[in-house]
Amino acid sequence: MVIFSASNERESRVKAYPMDKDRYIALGLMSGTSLDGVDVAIIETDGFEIFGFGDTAESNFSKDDKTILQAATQDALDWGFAGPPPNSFARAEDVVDRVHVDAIGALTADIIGYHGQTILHHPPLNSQDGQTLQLGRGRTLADELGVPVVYDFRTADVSAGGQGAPLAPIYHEALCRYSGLSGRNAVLNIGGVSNVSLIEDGQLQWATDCGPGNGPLDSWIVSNSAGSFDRDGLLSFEGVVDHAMINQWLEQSFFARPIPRSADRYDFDVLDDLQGYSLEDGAATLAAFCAQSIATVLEAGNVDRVIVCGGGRRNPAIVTMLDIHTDAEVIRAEDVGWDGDMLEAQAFAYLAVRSLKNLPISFPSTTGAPAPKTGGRIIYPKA
Ligand SMILES: Nc1ncnc2c1ncn2[C@@H]1O[C@H](COP(=O)(O)OP(=O)(O)OP(=O)(O)O)[C@@H](O)[C@H]1O
Ligand SMILES: CC(=O)N[C@H]1[C@@H]2OC[C@@H](O2)[C@@H](O)[C@@H]1O[C@H](C)C(=O)O
Repeated sequence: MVIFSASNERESRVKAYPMDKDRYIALGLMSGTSLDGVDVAIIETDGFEIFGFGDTAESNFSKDDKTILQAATQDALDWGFAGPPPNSFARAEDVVDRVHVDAIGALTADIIGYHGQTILHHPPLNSQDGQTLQLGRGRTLADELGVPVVYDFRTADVSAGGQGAPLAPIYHEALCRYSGLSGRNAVLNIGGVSNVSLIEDGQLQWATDCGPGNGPLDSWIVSNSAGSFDRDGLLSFEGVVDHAMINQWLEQSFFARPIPRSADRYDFDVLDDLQGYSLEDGAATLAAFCAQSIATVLEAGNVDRVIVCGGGRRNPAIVTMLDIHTDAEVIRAEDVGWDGDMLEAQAFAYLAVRSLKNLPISFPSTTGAPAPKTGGRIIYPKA
């Protein structure tokens, strides 16, 4: 959303900041598609290896902030990248910037990776160019915090014909190496959308978005005025899964697209099909839709172990269903010593350093980009 000349900024300020350090203290920011809030994580890295983990923080969107972001998201879906952007984006971007600054508080670092809030994501499809939009002004954060900021991580990949997501896989590879994990490991994130990276003996093989994460289930719970998500999977456990309905949903064109593919949070618009279902049966069917769509991708990977990260790992109904549908061992991030809530924020800290060093952040095997590509724009604080 932010339009400025990154190259001029870079040239004028590049000398004032440490560009050639062996190791960087990098702070990553993630505000995911579930619109629940902002995660902050600090890591030490050279853009290849992880040397350690620092402080973390989080900040939830207030009810009013969430209303503004949801309105902008709805406007984005109606807009579809056609014509001038809706007016609501500017106000939503103010919210995104402010909540990120608040979440960081007194934390500081050499470099910040600011993912921003994905408001609309159209990967390239049927020879149509892709477009993706993350709200968040790198300039605001850089000036307010006095630290160089890398932002707009996805545009370069999409412009090159890639899916624009997932970008975390190269970080997943570094993390598996850091933890000395051998064998065929699937690092699975279950957020609003689910995505997986296959890492064999510390080497990234391929990655993709799998399909729906918690997104449709969250929407179902909200539309039934039963809260904002199915806490601890209690409703999903109570219901009966409609397998015929899931098979029908799995016929959607998204699942026929080749891997790697990426999705928008609102691509799985299936709630109309659940009219007349009880709250519990709808929840069970949506939890199983998430688990089965993941299991289908995992089948292609001949995986030894699935390491589940993201908020969905807290839904035991989804994790149990996944366990049933896959032959691999299913464990949670914490079982290998990782912070399952902070992985994505850590990833954008890592990617910021890679971007600073002009290293690739996306690959043919992760986003379908024609060649390994760097990405992200760097902006320096005004003196
Ligand atoms: N205790 C819990 N029980 C069940 N589900 C939970 C629990 N805690 C979190 N969740 C689920 O996790 C979701 C948030 O997950 P997360 O923060 O990983 O998503 P995100 O980062 O916003 O999404 P994405 O990864 O797609 O960008 C919530 O919306 C909810 O569905
Ligand atoms: C367009 C976009 O923001 N996609 C997110 C979303 O949330 C999960 C999944 O869909 C993933 O592809 C991506 O985020 C993670 C951090 C990624 O790029 O790896």
